[in-house]
Amino acid sequence: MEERKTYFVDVILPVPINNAFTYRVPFEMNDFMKTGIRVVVPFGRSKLQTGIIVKVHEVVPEGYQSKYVEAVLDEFPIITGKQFKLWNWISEYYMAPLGDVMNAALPSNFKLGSETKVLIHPEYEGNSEILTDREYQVVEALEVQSELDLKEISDILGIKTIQPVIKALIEKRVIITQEDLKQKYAPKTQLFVELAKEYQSDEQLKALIDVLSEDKRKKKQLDAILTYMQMGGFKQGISKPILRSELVEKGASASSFNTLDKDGILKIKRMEISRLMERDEADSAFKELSPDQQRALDEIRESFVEKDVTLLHGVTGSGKTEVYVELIQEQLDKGKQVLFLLPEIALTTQLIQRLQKYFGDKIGVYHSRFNQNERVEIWNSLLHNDTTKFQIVLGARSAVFLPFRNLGLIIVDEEHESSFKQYDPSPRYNGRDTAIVLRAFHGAKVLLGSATPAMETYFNAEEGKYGLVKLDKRFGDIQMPEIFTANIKKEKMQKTMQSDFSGFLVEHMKKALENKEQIILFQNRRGYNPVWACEVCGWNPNCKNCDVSLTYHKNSNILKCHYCSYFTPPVGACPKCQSNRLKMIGFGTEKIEDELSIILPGVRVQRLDLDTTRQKNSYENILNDFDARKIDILVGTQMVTKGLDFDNVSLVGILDADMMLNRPDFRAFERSYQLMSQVAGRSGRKTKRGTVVIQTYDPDHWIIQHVINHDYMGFYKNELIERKNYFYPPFYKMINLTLKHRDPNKLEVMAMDLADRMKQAFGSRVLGPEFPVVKRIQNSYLKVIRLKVERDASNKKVKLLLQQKIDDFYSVSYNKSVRVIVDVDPS
Ligand SMILES: Nc1ncnc2c1ncn2[C@@H]1O[C@H](COP(=O)(O)OP(=O)(O)OP(=O)(O)O)[C@@H](O)[C@H]1O
Ligand SMILES: [Zn+2]
Repeated sequence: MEERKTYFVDVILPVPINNAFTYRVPFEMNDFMKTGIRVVVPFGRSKLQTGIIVKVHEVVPEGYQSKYVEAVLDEFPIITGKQFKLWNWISEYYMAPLGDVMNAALPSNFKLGSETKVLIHPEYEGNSEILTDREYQVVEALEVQSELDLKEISDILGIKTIQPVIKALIEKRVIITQEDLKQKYAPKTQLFVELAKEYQSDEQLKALIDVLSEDKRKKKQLDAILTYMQMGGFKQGISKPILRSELVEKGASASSFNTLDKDGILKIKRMEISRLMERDEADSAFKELSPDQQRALDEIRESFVEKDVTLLHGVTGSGKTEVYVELIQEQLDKGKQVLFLLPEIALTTQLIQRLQKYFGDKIGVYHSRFNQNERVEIWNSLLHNDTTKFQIVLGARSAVFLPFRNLGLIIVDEEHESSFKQYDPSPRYNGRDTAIVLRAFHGAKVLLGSATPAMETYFNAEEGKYGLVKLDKRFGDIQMPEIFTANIKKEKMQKTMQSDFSGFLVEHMKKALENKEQIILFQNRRGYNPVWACEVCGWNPNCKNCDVSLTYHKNSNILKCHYCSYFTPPVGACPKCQSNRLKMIGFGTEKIEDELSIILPGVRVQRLDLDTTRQKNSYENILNDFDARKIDILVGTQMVTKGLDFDNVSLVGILDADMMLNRPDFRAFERSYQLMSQVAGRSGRKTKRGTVVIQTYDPDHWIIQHVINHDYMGFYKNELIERKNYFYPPFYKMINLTLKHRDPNKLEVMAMDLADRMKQAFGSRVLGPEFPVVKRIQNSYLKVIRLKVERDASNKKVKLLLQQKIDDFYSVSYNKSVRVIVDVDPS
């Protein structure tokens, strides 16, 4: 008999440790070991973990007895070499453990661990013939106990390697992980009503109505049909599904639809809820590009001959999306894959629906909040290069982790958005910048799009590193909105303020409402009044866990911390001086909503902020209602600034520009310029020129002046000088180290120690330690050390050196209790 070899595998596990772990391969698994496949291994005390093999070898580990691989989950690799290269790059560049990267990269269904709990899938119909004996045993147990973790299942089956059973059950949609169930099983569909085929002509419909009108008992049904028609269900020979709930709202009886369905007159059908999509179903054909868009498209193609990355700097409403659409189609024709990155999936439904309209099933939407099965489906389809499906992936930053085979183009829309950067948990990577690295592995091209590009991006374009293409005009030659300032200081003196509204803004709101136009108001604060303060002694209520003031929420009548979950009822008197003169400073979205009902009685106001969009679909529903003109004024936080495209918005109000400008952050001016220009850009997009009112104490502020003049270049040039003078990006690269400890005194000592070590290596490029703006969060004190290095310094060297200093620091036992969070390229 042939001698059997002893193999070992190096496995990475989803734990925050940089090294791979070595396991011994049982002989019977020798033939199955490959890099890129998943194995189940023991980790820690009696725990099983799923890991990925990164190396198969025969080197016996020294100094310890390695444990055995317990089970093999895959026949073929689930990650590609290119993906692994990207993981390594992220791990090095962002100084994150490889296990963290793996954790971020894999859909959670790929990472069954000891904590995973499973349940019966809500759609499982009980067809047990598809089950093996072992699978059946699990299902039986779940019928009794409803929820099991992997250890329990292992006990029931009497075997250790249960993952393959679980995996098969998940794939057969018999069971579901608890995490999946929690997030994803809100119904995505609703009941719609549509005219049956036989009645879809004017004559037949008329005949039907005649028949129904003659029979008194059919009155309800007649009404239902008439309501359906009133709501545009049948127009010019074309029928269209209408939400049943809306028909009922309009007075049609719900039961009559069932009768009509039975009689074959109307059809009730369950469909995805997306009224926006249906809105222009009729024009799902590609739009013809304007000459300006065509020129931009040609220039982008030309630019791609020489440059791998090109910036499309197109003003708000210039029609960048249509240009993207052409570029995507071009790649599809070549059989290539396209990755379309968006800052936040949840906030970009409008854009997603537009693209889905064009590309239908070829688009997969990949997002951590989506159904895990769908994510795995997209993953596998890409992995196997199945071009009939998901040739285009729309996703937030985590979509860079997908197993692309044949990537031709990456589009990063709204590339300036800070939400492309992940902060928690590690890896703290930037999706845009990672996409540019991913590009290189595939020889693909990257198009960055924005009306207000990030400083770094524009700088790269100016330097010739990126190509640059501009769209200076709005589509349809609509002028950019006219922007005015409302001088709060003056109005306060003249007593023309109505609470938080300037007389100037109120006038404009009245005019817009008279014209039946809609309004968007932007205030970057939720809640009612951000701060309460005692007028006598200045006391204000703080969070007991964090170093911040509590925000008053009127609806729920509580004071709430926006950093942790702490809340408390409001106080009647100042606990410090017992005065009852507590006044409120500042204002949030909730208060604005309240005040509007007093200033403009009868006006229909809706808030769009974290508090009103917690529920599934509430964001979409609010936008749908606004689109259907059921809302006159939409009041929101920065959620209202992101890419919204409504025809009837003629006025945008920015309620407190100063708050944005005064933030203690080197990006405060950049962010202010971007936010104000973006929200201003929602006004007057389609038919006539829009208006914007910015309320401020400081109308002459240079940022506001550049916003008014739509002068991105002016802003950019000026800001660039500041950045250069103060050693900030794009001239310097930054790395922030945040130290966290419960004991402020120990923290002080430790932070000094780390800073000193860093100074030995980097000299005056090290700043701090200092307290951040919020110096205590959830009972931990924070200190920040900043490192600024010249942008041409070697990334690798800097990080190696820094890592070495951190390791040295941790080798001192006194320091072991502190957490050091490294944030490369903080946003
Ligand atoms: N070629 C075209 N034909 C018809 N309509 C167009 C065309 N190009 C753009 N539009 C319309 O103009 C509006 C603005 O386009 P789009 O939303 O793509 O602008 P944008 O550049 O992405 O703006 P923003 O940066 O503000 O999001 C949209 O309603 C779009 O449907
Ligand atoms: Zn708190």
